[in-house]
Amino acid sequence: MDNSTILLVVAAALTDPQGRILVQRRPAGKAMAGLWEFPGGKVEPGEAPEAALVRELAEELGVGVAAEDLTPLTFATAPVSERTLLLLLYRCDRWQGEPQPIDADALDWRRPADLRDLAMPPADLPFIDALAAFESRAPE
Ligand SMILES: Nc1nc2c([nH]c(=O)n2[C@@H]2O[C@H](COP(=O)(O)OP(=O)(O)OP(=O)(O)O)[C@@H](O)[C@H]2O)c(=O)[nH]1
Repeated sequence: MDNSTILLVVAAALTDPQGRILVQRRPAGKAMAGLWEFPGGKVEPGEAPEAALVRELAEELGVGVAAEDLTPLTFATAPVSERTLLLLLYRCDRWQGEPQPIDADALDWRRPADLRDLAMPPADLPFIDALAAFESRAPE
């Protein structure tokens, strides 16, 4: 299969014991600066998606995550220039270390419903509903 038209990006919904999810704000100088997103990034050639996300979470937040603690949650697609962005969202509720805004200019922890108040990339909007649905399924 020719995957050259697909830009594969992985992202994580780090979820704390209160059910709040970590989002980060893209800094000035990056595409979509000022928008809030889930930490993550592009999968490099030859890299498994979960390995890419483990790498990105270490680079962007300074946290250690085990690939087996990444649970696939949902995905989204969006057009980007001539290509299609394929964004895979994983849930993660176990990590080592305190997340730091290494790559972002701010971090915030929000309940899924409160993510609706943030400016996020258009591809992320369906993720808010998926996270809210997941939360309502979860036991208290
Ligand atoms: N990490 C992340 N990227 C997202 C999200 N939503 C979304 O549309 N994207 C897009 O997916 C792409 C990911 O690129 P990135 O710039 O974060 O990836 P990276 O860390 O590998 O980038 P770089 O090394 O080129 O700076 C960007 O076009 C970004 O706008 C999201 O929630 N999280």
